Amino acid sequence: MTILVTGGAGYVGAHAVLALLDAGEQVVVLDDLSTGSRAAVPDGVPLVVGDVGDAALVSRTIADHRVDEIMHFAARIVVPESVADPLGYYEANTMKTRALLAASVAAGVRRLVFSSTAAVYGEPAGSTLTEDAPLVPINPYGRSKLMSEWMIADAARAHALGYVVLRYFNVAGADPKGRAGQSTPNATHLVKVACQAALGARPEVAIYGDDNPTRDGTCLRDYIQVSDLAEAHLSALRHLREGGDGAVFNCGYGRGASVHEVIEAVKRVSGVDFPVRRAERRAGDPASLVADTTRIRRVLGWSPRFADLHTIVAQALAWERSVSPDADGRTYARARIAASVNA
Ligand SMILES: NC(=O)c1ccc[n+]([C@@H]2O[C@H](COP(=O)([O-])OP(=O)(O)OC[C@H]3O[C@@H](n4cnc5c(N)ncnc54)[C@H](O)[C@@H]3O)[C@@H](O)[C@H]2O)c1
Ligand SMILES: O=c1ccn([C@@H]2O[C@H](COP(=O)(O)OP(=O)(O)O[C@H]3O[C@H](CO)[C@H](O)[C@H](O)[C@H]3O)[C@@H](O)[C@H]2O)c(=O)[nH]1
Repeated sequence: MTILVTGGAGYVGAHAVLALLDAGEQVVVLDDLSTGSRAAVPDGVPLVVGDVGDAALVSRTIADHRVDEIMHFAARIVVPESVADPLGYYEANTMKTRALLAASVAAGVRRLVFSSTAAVYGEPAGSTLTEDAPLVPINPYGRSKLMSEWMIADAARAHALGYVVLRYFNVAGADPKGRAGQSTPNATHLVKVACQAALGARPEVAIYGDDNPTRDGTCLRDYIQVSDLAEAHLSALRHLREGGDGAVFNCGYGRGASVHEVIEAVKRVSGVDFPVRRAERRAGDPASLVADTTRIRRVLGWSPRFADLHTIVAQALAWERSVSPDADGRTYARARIAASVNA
């Protein structure tokens, strides 16, 4: 049995690949390297460089590697970019997921785990969100993912395809062994941006809006550590292998941190008081997104190991130090992923 990991050269996908290897699974990665990097794929793992929307390539990859399970991470993921380029997002996320599904169903793939997002909930009214909360995304990114969820559920009903949809809240942190982290070029994610500011790789952090209806006016997000999230994927696969029903699960910790609180955590952990400035609200940003995690804990038996903001920030900082140039412009040598995979 081989698991095809689309987007396995990206941030979350690379951590899932490590978790799968750690669990003794066989993996093949399909990635177009648009935001991912070849270096994120451990030595020994086959990397097919190409587009997940290329049905012929997907069919060939499934046949060549005897794939019968897929984890589908490949996507475009930046909310404001989706507001500026909605058709690009529907193509990248919705149409290409359809192409992947068609090739998978035709080849008899048995199980699919799909990366969805809290952005499908839109601008929620309540405090925490169960999976049954209304699905009213407020940006094209969320809509492109929600349509994919619907296609997957419909295709699963019509064909012998088991599926789990994981709705991630905000992913952050890095592999605790230092084997992987967030390397996306021009990353826009708050934890990474703040860590880069702490290390002098950015001059400042802009806070996008401090007049939201939250405890300090800045947006609340439920930050989930990336290896905990990778473990949720393994739990989802086990659930399907044991005959579990198709299902949707929130992935978060059930508590929100504000933008101010994240910045304070990065300052405290790094010991650097970097400049922070107030900026306009960002298009498509909901004020608060916090998960109710009852279902994933109950049905998948998932329990997190790194549910502490300071731990997450410390991991993100350690990773950032390992990939950022130092004050003299030199780049710290990063331990070879392959070496640590086998450590
Ligand atoms: N990072 C988060 O906070 C977050 C939150 C919710 C959901 N997600 C979802 O998680 C998944 C992974 O996100 P990430 O943070 O690792 O992003 P990422 O940009 O680091 O990874 C995406 C990977 O997919 C590849 N890719 C993109 N389009 C492709 C295509 N057409 N064909 C083949 N490969 C392609 C990229 O090269 C990259 O390696 C996405 O589906 C995203 O929507 C992420
Ligand atoms: O420099 C920055 C970066 C972010 N923020 C704020 O910090 C919060 C988190 O922003 P991120 O860019 O880190 O993440 P988003 O919440 O916009 O989106 C992320 O989480 C979503 C789910 O919650 C989606 O899935 C999406 O793919 C993923 O990028 C937002 O309120 C944003 O306005 C800032 O104030 N300054």
